Amino acid sequence: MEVLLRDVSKVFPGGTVAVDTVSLHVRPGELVVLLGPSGCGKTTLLRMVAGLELPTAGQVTLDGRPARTVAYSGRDVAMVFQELALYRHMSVAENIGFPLRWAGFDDAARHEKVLEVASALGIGELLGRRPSQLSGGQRQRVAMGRALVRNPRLFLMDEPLSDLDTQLRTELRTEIVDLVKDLGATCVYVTHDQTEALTMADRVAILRRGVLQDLGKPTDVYTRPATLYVAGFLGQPRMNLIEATVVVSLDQHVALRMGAQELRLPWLHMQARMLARYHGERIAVGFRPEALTPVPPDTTDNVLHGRVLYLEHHGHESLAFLDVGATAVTIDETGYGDPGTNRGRSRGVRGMLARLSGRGGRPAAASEEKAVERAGAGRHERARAELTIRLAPYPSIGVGHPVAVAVDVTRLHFFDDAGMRIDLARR
Ligand SMILES: Nc1ncnc2c1ncn2[C@@H]1O[C@H](COP(=O)(O)OP(=O)(O)OP(=O)(O)O)[C@@H](O)[C@H]1O
Repeated sequence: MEVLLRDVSKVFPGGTVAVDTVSLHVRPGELVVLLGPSGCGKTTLLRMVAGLELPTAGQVTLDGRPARTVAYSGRDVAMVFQELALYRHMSVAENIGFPLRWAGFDDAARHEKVLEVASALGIGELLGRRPSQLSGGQRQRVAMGRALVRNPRLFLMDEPLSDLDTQLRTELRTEIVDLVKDLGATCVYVTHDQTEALTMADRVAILRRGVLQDLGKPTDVYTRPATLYVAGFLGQPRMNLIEATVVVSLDQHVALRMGAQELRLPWLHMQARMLARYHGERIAVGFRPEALTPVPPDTTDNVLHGRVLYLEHHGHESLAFLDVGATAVTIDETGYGDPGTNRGRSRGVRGMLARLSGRGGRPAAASEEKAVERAGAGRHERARAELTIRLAPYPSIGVGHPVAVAVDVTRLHFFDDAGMRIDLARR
C-alpha cells in the first residue's frame, strides 16, 4: 500500500504545532521509520496515517484514498502500539484469532491461520495460555500476531518494543522486519531509538518539533546528514561539531580556523571550492570520532592538538574528550539523556537550530549563561569537551595529557549558518 502525506500539519487546540508541513511518500512494500526525540510529533503523524486523527492542513492518502476512509473501511491496515491491548480473559489463540472472527472466518480456517502465525512468531506452544501467564516479550509477539493474522497491507507500529529488554528488542526487531517483508506489506514504524531506526528502516524520516529534518536510507542520513540537527542526533558517540571560520588562499587551499588551530583543504579537494564562497564566514564543521586518529605530537598536516579533559571506558574501547581550544556547536533536544555532554553551549553558530526550525529555540544568551554555570567543577567539566576521539581500551594516557589527532579531511561535514548541509546536492 502506498502512503502519501502532502504538506500535512496538525495543530492541537491550545496551539501546539505537533506536525508542521510534512510531506512524505512511503512506497508500497517499504519500511519507513519515523525517528525523533520525545514530543517531536511521531505519534501524531502515525495517528493521522491511521485515520485516528485528522490533519489541520494537508492530506494523507493510502493508495490514493483518504486515510480515514481506508482505515475504517477495511482490514488492510493493522496497528501495533506500545500499550498492548490484549484481552486478558482470552487465551493467546483467541487473542490472535480475534480479528478473524470479525472477518467471518470459520473455526477451522481461523485455527489454521492462528497456528501458522503463532509458529512464525515462535509462540506456537503458548496458544492455550492467558496474557497474564506470558513474559513481556511473549505478550509483544501475541500483539504482533494479532496484527499479522489479517495479512494487512499496511502496518503502523508505535514503539512496539520500548518496554522490552535490550536482548529481546534486538531479536524482535529482526523478526519484525522479516515478517513485514515476507508479507510484502508497507510499514510505518515509530521509535526514538536510533539503533532501531538505522537497523530496521529502508528509509528513515527524522523529525524535530514537527518538522521533517531528513529523509533517506540509513547510510545516507548517517554518512551525509542533511541538517546540523541530524548530524548531532545520529551516532554514538555523537558527531563532533566545531565552529570554524573559512579563510581562502586562492589556488592553494581553504583553511578552516578553529580557535588557534586550523585544518586545510587543498584547493583541488572537491569540497574546497564549494567552501570558498563562505570566505570570512563562520560555518559548523562536523567530524565523527571515526575520522580522527591519534598520531605522534610532531605530525604535521591537518592535525589538531588538545588535552584530555576526561576519559570514558566502555570495555571494547575508551573515549577521550579533548579540549582543543575551539568552540563547540551544540544542539539541544538531541535526545541524549546526559545534560553534561556539551549541551547548552550554543555560543558560536548562534541560534542555528532555532532558525532551522523556524521558531522557538532557546535564545543564545541564555545558553551562554548555562555554559558559564557549567564551566565549574564536577561533571559539568564535561561541557568543555570539544572533541571526542576513540582509543584502544584503557589507554596509558590520563586526564591533562596532550594528544595530537590527525583529521581525515575527506570525512568532514559542513553546515551553514542556517544549519543546512552545504553540499546537500551531492547526496
Ligand atoms: N491530544 C493532544 N492535545 C494537545 N497536544 C497534544 C496532543 N497529543 C500530542 N500533543 C502534543 O503534540 C506534540 C507531539 O506529540 P507526539 O505524541 O506526536 O510526539 P512523539 O514524538 O510521539 O513523542 P513520544 O516519543 O514522547 O511519544 C507534543 O508537544 C505533545 O504534547
